[in-house]
Amino acid sequence: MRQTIQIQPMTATAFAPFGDLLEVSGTPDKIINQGLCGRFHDRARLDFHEGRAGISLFNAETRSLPLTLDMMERHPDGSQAFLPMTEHPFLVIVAPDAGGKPGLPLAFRTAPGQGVNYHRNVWHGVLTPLQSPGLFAVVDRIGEGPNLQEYWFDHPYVVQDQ
Ligand SMILES: NC(=O)N[C@@H](O)C(=O)O
Ligand code: NI
Repeated sequence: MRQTIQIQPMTATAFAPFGDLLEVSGTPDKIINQGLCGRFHDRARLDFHEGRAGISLFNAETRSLPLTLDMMERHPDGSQAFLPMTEHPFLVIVAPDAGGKPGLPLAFRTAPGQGVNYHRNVWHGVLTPLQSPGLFAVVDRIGEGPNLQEYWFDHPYVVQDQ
């Protein structure tokens, strides 16, 4: 019997141990452009150890639910931000570290317009769009080395709505 992970709504508080929730909410930090734009300033902790920041574009296939979660990964040398280029919500799966492998995963569904920045070395599922097109701008480390650790579960989880 596979263990199920229930998808919960994304909140900044719940995601805080794993990364930054990027959203325009509340009062902007700055009003710019002659009062025509609110700037939500410097909202992510970026880290590109012995590398540099890069912006890449991902065109990812959508996934359907329930999802079999058989692998999680992390990037020991850098943070990784996923900024949707559509209004579509997407699935964010993270886990605490448990002795060098993922602990119990958590699954979140973003709200339209939200993005995430995984902090350096945080276990996460790979990009998982739920609606097409799965278009994302990704800000992560460009540098030497694989910057990737994968963990394949002996007993995959099933990620599903509540
Ligand atoms: N491999 C790659 O660039 N993407 C993954 O790191 C991911 O988190 O989707
Ligand atoms: Ni990744």
